[in-house]
Formats: sequence, structure tokens, C-alpha cells
Amino acid sequence: MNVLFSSVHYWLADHPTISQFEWKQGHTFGSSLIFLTLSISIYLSLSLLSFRFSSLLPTLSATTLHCITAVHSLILCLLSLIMVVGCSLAVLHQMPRHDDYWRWVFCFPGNNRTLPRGPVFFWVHFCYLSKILEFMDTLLIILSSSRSRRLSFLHVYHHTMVPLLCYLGIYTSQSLIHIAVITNASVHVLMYAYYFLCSIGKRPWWKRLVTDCQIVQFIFGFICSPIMVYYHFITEVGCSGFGPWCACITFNASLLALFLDFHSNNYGNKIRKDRDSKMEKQT
Ligand SMILES: CC(C)(COP(=O)(O)OP(=O)(O)OC[C@H]1O[C@@H](n2cnc3c(N)ncnc32)[C@H](O)[C@@H]1OP(=O)(O)O)[C@@H](O)C(=O)NCCC(=O)NCCSC(=O)CC(=O)O
Repeated sequence: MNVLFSSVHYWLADHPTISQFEWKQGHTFGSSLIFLTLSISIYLSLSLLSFRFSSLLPTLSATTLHCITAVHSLILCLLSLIMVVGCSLAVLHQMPRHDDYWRWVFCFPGNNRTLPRGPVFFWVHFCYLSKILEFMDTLLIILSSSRSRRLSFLHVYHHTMVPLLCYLGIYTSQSLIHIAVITNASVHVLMYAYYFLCSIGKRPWWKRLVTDCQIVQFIFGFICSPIMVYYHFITEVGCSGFGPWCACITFNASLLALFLDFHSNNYGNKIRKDRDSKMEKQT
């Protein structure tokens, strides 16, 4: 067991590529503003164009589409799991050894005292790049027969904003960003496992649980934030990345509202009653 833990720790936190990681603006992969702007612009234009002209897209057989979707979802499920373990170990590794470690968990020292380097920022950078890979989700939805139901404002808004906020988070060494990576990746393990099972034709009964976990994730963001705000105002140097955190918490609130709406539309009482009465009529 110890050997397993040591080797996981080495490969996910101690390895020189991870422990000596440093975000160098314009040098690290994906760190230039051009990369971010182009990725988001291409994503948005292609999503809108392919939705508008979906009939012109090459048609894939349902089997091919399901195979691609299954592989993509499985890859993201595994990457999310690696991120949960990697980022958690990175936090333990990078946490200061003195008494102030709890403060550090909620508030990276501000005033340029925290630079985006070390294992924690390696995993935040990894998460940022995974958000670019998640753009594929939209393409898969556009190519599917259920696109009119599933290509929602929520979906495109979420996929557009998250890479932007991750970028700002790394750029400003934003406090709480490691907590966001760990909670979001944990939820994504479940979400991509759900999508994987759907794409191989086994629709799980626990869809609602996935949505519930997503909602809990947003609420959790509100629980951690006051602690950071408290430290920001009582310490001389404040917390790093306070401005981008304000953008994140606003985004969090908007997603919470959209997900509560999704929840009531998909699992609300009326929907359930309609479904039950349909079943009764059929039997
Ligand atoms: C249970 C949910 C995860 C998904 O609900 P939906 O009603 O959209 O999904 P669904 O039940 O129709 O999903 C099944 C369909 O997804 C297809 N599918 C499989 N893998 C996929 C992938 N990687 N991307 C997109 N679609 C995929 C299956 O083949 C199947 O298609 P077919 O039906 O054709 O057989 C929900 O909680 C949710 O997140 N809803 C919001 C919509 C959304 O886009 N969410 C993801 C981004 S937001 C996010 O990620 C927030 C966060 O950070 O937690």
C-alpha cells in the first residue's frame, strides 16, 4: 500500500515536471492571450455555425458517433479522476508547514506574493487545458439526434466561460482555485461516467444524482468564499486574485440558477406526474 501511495505521489506531485511547474506568460502551452481568444472564438463560431447549418455536416452513423462519444467521455472521466488525486496531493505537498496552513488553503497571500508555480498550478493548468478538450462535447451534441434538446444556453455559456475563468485564475494565482479544481473534477468523474454509460447504451438510473452533485458543487463555492473574504480583509496583503474571484462567484451564482432551473424542468413534480400518467395509460 505504501509503495502504491509513494509511486502515485511521485507521478502526480513530486515529478520534476509537476513540482517545478511554472506558468510563464506566452511560453507555457496555452498561456498566451491569443491562444485563449482564438480557442473561445473558434469554439463559439463553430458551435453557432454548425448548429445553424447542421444539415450540411457530414453524417456519421449512430454506431460511429456512439463509439467516439464513449471514448471521449471515458478519457475525460479518467482525466478528471487523475486531476482529483493529483490536485489533492499537490495541495498537501505545497501547503506551508508553519501554523498558517489553514489560511493558505483559503487565501493565497496577495500583493504578488503567490506566483503561479508548483504542483497546485500544474494541476490548475491541466484543468484549463482539459476545458479546451471539453469543447468536443458540444460537437458531439451537434452531431447527435437529440441536439435540439441538449444544445442549450447553459451548455454553451458554461463551456465558453470556464476556460476564460481558469486562465484568469492561473494568471492571478487566484485563491480557492485548487478547491474549485478538486470539486469540479470530482463531479466530472461522475458526469463523464454517466455520459460514457449513456453512449454505450446503458442509461444509468442516477442521472438526477449527477445534477444534484453539480448543484452541491456550486453551493460549496458559496460556503468556502466567505472564509476567503474574511482573510482578504483582515490580512495586510489580502488574498491573491480577489478580482477574478468576484467574476467566479458571479458565474457560480448564474450556474446555480441555471442548474436549479434544469433540475425543476427535468425532475420536477409535474414532469414526474406526466411520466407516471403516461405509463398508467400505456399499461
Ligand atoms: C445529467 C447531466 C450531466 C446531463 O443532462 P442532459 O439532459 O444534458 O443529458 P442526457 O441525459 O441527455 O445525456 C445523454 C446523452 O449524452 C450523450 N453523451 C455522451 N457523452 C457525451 C459527452 N461527452 N458530451 C455530450 N454528450 C454526451 C449520450 O450519447 C446521450 O445521447 P443520446 O440522448 O442522443 O443517446 C445534467 O446534470 C447536466 O449537466 N445538464 C446540463 C447540460 C450540460 O450540457 N451539462 C454539461 C456541462 S455543464 C457542467 O459541466 C457543469 C459542471 O461543471 O459540473
